[in-house]
Amino acid sequence: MLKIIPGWQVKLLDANHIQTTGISSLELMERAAKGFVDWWNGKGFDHSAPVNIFCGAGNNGGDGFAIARLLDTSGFKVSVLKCFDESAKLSSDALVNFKLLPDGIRVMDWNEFDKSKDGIVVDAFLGVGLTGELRSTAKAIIQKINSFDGKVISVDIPSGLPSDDLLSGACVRADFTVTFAFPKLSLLFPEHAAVTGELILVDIGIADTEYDLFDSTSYYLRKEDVPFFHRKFHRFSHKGDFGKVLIVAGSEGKMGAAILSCKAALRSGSGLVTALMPKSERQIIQIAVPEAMCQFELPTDLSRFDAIGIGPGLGVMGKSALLESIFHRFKNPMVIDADALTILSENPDLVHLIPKGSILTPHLKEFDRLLGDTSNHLARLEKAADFCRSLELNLLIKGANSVICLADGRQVFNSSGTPYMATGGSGDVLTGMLTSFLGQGYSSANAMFCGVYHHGLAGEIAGEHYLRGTIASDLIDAIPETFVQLGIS
Ligand SMILES: NC(=O)C1=CN([C@@H]2O[C@H](COP(=O)(O)OP(=O)(O)OC[C@H]3O[C@@H](n4cnc5c(N)ncnc54)[C@H](OP(=O)(O)O)[C@@H]3O)[C@@H](O)[C@H]2O)[C@H](O)CC1
Ligand SMILES: [K+]
Repeated sequence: MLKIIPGWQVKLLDANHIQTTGISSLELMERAAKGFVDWWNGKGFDHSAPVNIFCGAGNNGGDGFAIARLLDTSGFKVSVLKCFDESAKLSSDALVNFKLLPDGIRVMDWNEFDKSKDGIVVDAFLGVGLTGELRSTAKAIIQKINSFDGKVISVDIPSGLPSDDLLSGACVRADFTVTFAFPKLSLLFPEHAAVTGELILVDIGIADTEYDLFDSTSYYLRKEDVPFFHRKFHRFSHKGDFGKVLIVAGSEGKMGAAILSCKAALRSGSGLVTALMPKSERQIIQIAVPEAMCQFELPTDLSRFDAIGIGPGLGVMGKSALLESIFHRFKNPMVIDADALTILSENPDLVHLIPKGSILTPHLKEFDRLLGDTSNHLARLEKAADFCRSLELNLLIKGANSVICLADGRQVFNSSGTPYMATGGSGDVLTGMLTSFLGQGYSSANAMFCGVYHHGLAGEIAGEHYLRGTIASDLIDAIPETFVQLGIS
């Protein structure tokens, strides 16, 4: 997993990389620019669209000059808009790249930009070197960029956004942010989604181990990380090895939630799935998921189950005693979601009975109901860290870039997923997947890494076909393909 370090430490990360590998800082800037242009070329932007690149005087601007040169070579009609005056001192690498601009590129002052023209704007004005409050000219430049109706692509970070803090002033509103080496923490906050746009991470050749020098509890979970968290099964493995799970879900009118969880658990590899549900509803589930067994009373001995998932469609009224009995009878980590979370917020004493290592999966509203109102994501993450450490529990804060908050203090931001997943039942699918991995003998942390990443990837696969018509059942159908794409047998 990739460590997320504060923006001000990027300089130290670079210096260390330069010292250990012997490459120059200019080469590192060139790699960043090449990575940006590779992504650009993959997008297939129209060559006739003029490209206007706003460049600051620091290394973010330096990236912009190098990008301008490379896009010019690729045949784009590029203009550079200088966001500094004649007296400004450019960073040494920015100066080199400024001087390397080919003659064909028109260089203008930022206020000469004609916002009514078509094309694409590239924002290479301010990067992680922003300090303190924006100066007035910077605000005017940002306003100018934001007055443009076309596509805006930010280099490393939207100009004006602090790398590790909440936005308080003006900021470029990007459609895409192409960030280098690691995602800056603030790019992952839900309140910044509107300024970050789609997030793209470009590898500039800094190895994960080079982050070991830095203390941080924040991480980013990428596709290449996930296979390492999977268990390996051998050819003599039998259904018992793949876990027996109990899904406690569903009530009259809400059996769909139970069906989605059970199916998702089966599709994620569970050997045996039992649903605990009201007897009156049995026909629905037995027809919809013939592979699942049904139970209508809570068994006294729960030790025959490897994992339990509770909550989807369960209902709240009169269910707190059921939750309490399960907490008393089951001593292994379990997954707690949806109505079970509501029951916990209404009966806070029950929280102390939850088996250690369990996984709670609130979305933002459920989080606030359970842990108290939070005004922003930073405050939420801090609250989550205290909760997880003190109770030895794990929390998944669901949303874009869901955060896996572990009892050991790590907070891991997921990279898979698509906005098309914001559809009823998506969380029920996730509960089934997490319960399945727990039941297959994964540690709580590994079950979360795999469950959350596969769930997002299933959303991406389904979303490619169905776009905004994606429904939760499509995610389940896509689960097998996630194993194929990750090379998990
Ligand atoms: N490893 C990597 O990720 C690499 C990233 N690269 C790029 O480098 C930038 C960081 O570059 P840096 O030179 O450190 O800083 P910036 O360019 O982001 O910002 C410096 C300029 O910003 C001006 N500034 C600072 N604060 C303010 C403010 N409050 N209001 C207005 N202007 C401000 C500052 O002006 P000064 O007058 O204060 O000097 C500078 O002009 C990173 O984001 C990446 O894009 C490398 O290219 C490769 C490695
Ligand atoms: K920028």
